[in-house]
Formats: sequence, C-alpha cells, structure tokens
Amino acid sequence: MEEIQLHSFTFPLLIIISLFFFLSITKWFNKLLPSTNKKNLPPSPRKLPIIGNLHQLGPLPHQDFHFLARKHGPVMLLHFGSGPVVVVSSAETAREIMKTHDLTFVNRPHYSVQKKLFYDGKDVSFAPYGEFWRQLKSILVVHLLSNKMVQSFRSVRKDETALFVEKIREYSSSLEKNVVNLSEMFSELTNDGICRSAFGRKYGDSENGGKSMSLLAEFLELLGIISIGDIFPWLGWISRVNGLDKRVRRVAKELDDFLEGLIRERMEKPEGGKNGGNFIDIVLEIFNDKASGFSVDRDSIKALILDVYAGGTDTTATVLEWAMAELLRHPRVMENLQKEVREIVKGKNDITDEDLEKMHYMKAVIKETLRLHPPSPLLVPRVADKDVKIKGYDVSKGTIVMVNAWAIGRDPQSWDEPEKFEPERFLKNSKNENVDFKGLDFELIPFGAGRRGCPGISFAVATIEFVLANIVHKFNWELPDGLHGKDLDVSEKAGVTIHKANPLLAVANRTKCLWYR
Ligand code: HEM
Repeated sequence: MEEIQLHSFTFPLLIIISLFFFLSITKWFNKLLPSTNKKNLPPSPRKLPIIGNLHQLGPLPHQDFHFLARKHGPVMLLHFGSGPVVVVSSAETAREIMKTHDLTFVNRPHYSVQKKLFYDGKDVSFAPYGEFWRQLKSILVVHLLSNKMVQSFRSVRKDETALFVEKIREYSSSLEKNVVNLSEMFSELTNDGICRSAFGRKYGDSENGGKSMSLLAEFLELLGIISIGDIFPWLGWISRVNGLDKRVRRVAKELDDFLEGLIRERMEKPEGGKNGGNFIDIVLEIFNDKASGFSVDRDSIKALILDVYAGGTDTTATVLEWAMAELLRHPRVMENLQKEVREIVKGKNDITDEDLEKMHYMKAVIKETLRLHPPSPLLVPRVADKDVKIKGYDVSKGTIVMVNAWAIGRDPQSWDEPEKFEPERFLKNSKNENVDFKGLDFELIPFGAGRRGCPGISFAVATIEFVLANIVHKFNWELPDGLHGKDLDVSEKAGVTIHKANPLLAVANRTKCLWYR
C-alpha cells in the first residue's frame, strides 16, 4: 500500500521535472539554431486570452485597423479568437498579396452565413479557385460585364436616369422644403438598373415588388454578418439560440423561391437568348445547351444571379452617395464639375458616351471619391493557401488576409495631404495623373486586383458617370436648412458596404437648360 502511494506521487513529479528540463533544453537549443528555423511573425497588437484582438475592434473595423497600423506597421497580425488574421495597409504590401503572391491568396475564407446564402459557395465570389470558378466568371464577364455588353445596356441607363431626374424634379417642386433623400434614391436607381440589365425587368414597382425588395435588402444585410461559430467553433450553438441560423435558413428559402419564380418566368418567355436577350436568358441558354461545355447547374445559376445583385447594387449606390456628399461639402469642386459638364453638353438634352469620355474632371472626382470612400473598405477577404513570406514576415497557411483599401487611400506615403478631397491630384501634369482604379495601381484599389479582382468595374463606372453627369448638369444643388458644406456630417455607417451614417438630404434647384420641358 505504502509503495503504491509513494509510486503514485513520485511518478507525476518525475514527469513534471522531465518536462521542465525538456522545455528548458529546447528553449536553449532553439537559441542556437539558425534564425531561418524560427518564425518571423508580423507585429501584433497585444491580444487577450480566448478573444484575441476582438476587443480592439468596433463596428467600423477598417478605421480600427488603420489606427492600429499606425503603431504596428503595414503588415499586422491579429487574432479573431484563435484564428490568425493579417491586415495589410500600404500599396506595397497590397501588391505583394494581390500580385506577387496572387495565387497563394486566390481563395476566400468560408463563412457559414455567406456559404448558405450562395448555395454552398456555388457563385463566383465564394467558389474555390479552379475550373468551375473560371467558367462561371467567364460567363459573367462575357455575357454581362464586358465593355460590349455594358455599352448595350446604355438604353437601360438612359431610361432609369431619366426617371430618376424626373423624380427629383417632382420632389423638388412638390415637397414643402424641396428636400430629396439622395441616399434612398441612389439605392432604388442602382437596384432598378441591375434588375433590368440582368433580369430583364425591375421589381420595385411590380406586384409583390415591396416584398421582393425587402427580401433582397435582408439578403444584403445578412451578407455583412459573421456568425460567432465561425470565430469560436465551440460557440456555434449561439447562432441556433439567438435565431441567426433560423433567419438565414428562412431568407435562403425565400430567395430560392424568388429565384425559381424568376427562372420559370424567363423560361416561359425567353427573349432570344444570345440574340439580344438579357443576362438571365443567356445563362439559361448556356445551362440548357449541353454542347456549350459549361457544367453549371441550376443552383449555380441562382447563385450567379445573387452575385450580380449583391455586387452591383449597394456598391454603386454608395459611390454616388459619397460623391454627392463630397461635392456638397466642396462647392468649388461642384462648380468646376458643373462647368465642365455644361460646357461639354452645351445646350443638348442627352449626354452621350462620347461626352462622358471628354469629362476628365468628372473622372477625377470619381477617383477621388473611391480613394476616400471605397465601398468595401477591407475589400473581400482572402485566405493563404500555403505558408508564405510577406514583406519578410511569415504568414502561415490558413491565415485570413484583409487588405485595408480605406487606409491605403489615406496613406501619406502614397498621397499628398491625403485627408483633403482634391480631384485635381488626378488631372494632367499632376503627381497622380496616371493612377487608376483598375487593379494595376495598388495605392487605389477599391475594386481589388488580380485573379479575384472585381469583374464589374466597367458596369459600375458607366452607371456612376452617367448618373453623376446628368444630375449636376440638370440641377444646382445645396444642403437643406441653410447648412454649409463644411457642416455636413460625413461619419460612416457599419455594414457590408459603407454608407453615410445619416442619409444624404439635399435641395435640387432646376437649371434653365434645354432639357427641361
Ligand atoms: C462601385 C462598384 C463596385 C465595387 C467598389 C466593387 C468592389 C469589389 C471588390 C473589392 C471585390 C473583391 C476583389 C478582390 O478580392 O480583389 C469585388 C469582387 C466582385 N465583384 Fe465587385 N464591385 C463593384 C461593382 C460590381 C458589379 C457592378 C458587379 C456585377 C454586376 C460586381 C461583381 C463582383 C463579383 C462577381 C466579384 C467576385 C470576383 C471573384 O471572386 O472572382 N461588382 N468587387
């Protein structure tokens, strides 16, 4: 009995002593090893047990990351729970992620809400890199987003913008104080534009239109949510208790019914597929044509439609909202822009694509808006497929990488007086004259870059240019209640795309141009 007791006490003690000895030896031995065997991790803000760095983030993480990067540098390692997240905040480091190592960061992390809503990632945005993703992206680019297709949607842009202008005119003359809610109106406009170009019709004013619109709005809202179980797998049960799982399931089911209805409707009266139909007709034709070589199934078609909707509506509306907010804050810039647009359009009613091409100041205003207000400030996250070095730091396989386009647009290394809204910086003979947002200049990357870069740039820019040129041509704008530009609140609202915290309200005064009947 004695012996057993002695034995049961000394044995664990021996293990502890040997473990301690082993750890000390390893530590001492590690010091002797060449430094290449040790990980050179990026600098990190101090983290807490279990939650990691989550306590340092608020509802606008791009701003918190920007603040932290000032202290820790342009490559920073954080932890969401125990999961490593690298945030990069300079043009040089963004280039390393999206150009030098684009293939290593070509996939996206899988979050459960997005996975469920996009049919298990059967869309372009979340599909794993490979043949399926390539096929789907090429269908999207060739049949909806190529320059040729974007031009072909000119009549949709023209009709929808004319309706928009008419609505502003009606509001301005009927409302007591002439105030229009531009934020709300831009959202409706981009919604209708995408639905008409891609699905052949809009939903806002149809029967059941209100229901469809609120379903789509709820879908966009859910896309901005990361379930707690994605960060702390052991807390996955919380989404079952707090109703998130149930809500996602309901929205996914209602969306599926809506999309099935849409597909049935198009199948019953297709408008000619490749010979002039809309995007959904063309995709259905490819789907039905076994000889096309594409292996898309019905779920991918529905996921693709959701991609177009999610990618193309809110993002474009946000750019218009911020552009007008900045123009109202900077009357000098507004005046220059109106002068340019009115001189080019002269007394005509219609603004043509050729006119838009000549509007260099307007293009500079749009670039400056995208520099300070990228709609998705952290782009869409990527994940490291293997161990890799970024700016000499070790980044391990599985690390999530976020590119802070918002911080890069404000980096004094790339921009003079970065906080100033100054479109002139992009004009001829200026320092940033050749900088563009197409994914080649890493100091301006609102659309991302590389293989996973946004395919919708031409589509979005065509809408933004046309709408902006029309509204500054046809109206003079001011803030309501005698507010001065400098008083306009420009704080941001949290969400998957970053809108103004408060809706943009403005007063439109008609100009005496020919357009006005
Ligand atoms: C101002 C408007 C827009 C902005 C700021 C924007 C921004 C972005 C960003 C930041 C990404 C991720 C890029 C990356 O990971 O490098 C992206 C991807 C994507 N965007 Fe856009 N986007 C806009 C308009 C559009 C439009 C109009 C469409 C389609 C109708 C669209 C469809 C997509 C798709 C499908 C992807 C996923 C690409 C992939 O993963 O391969 N976007 N967009």
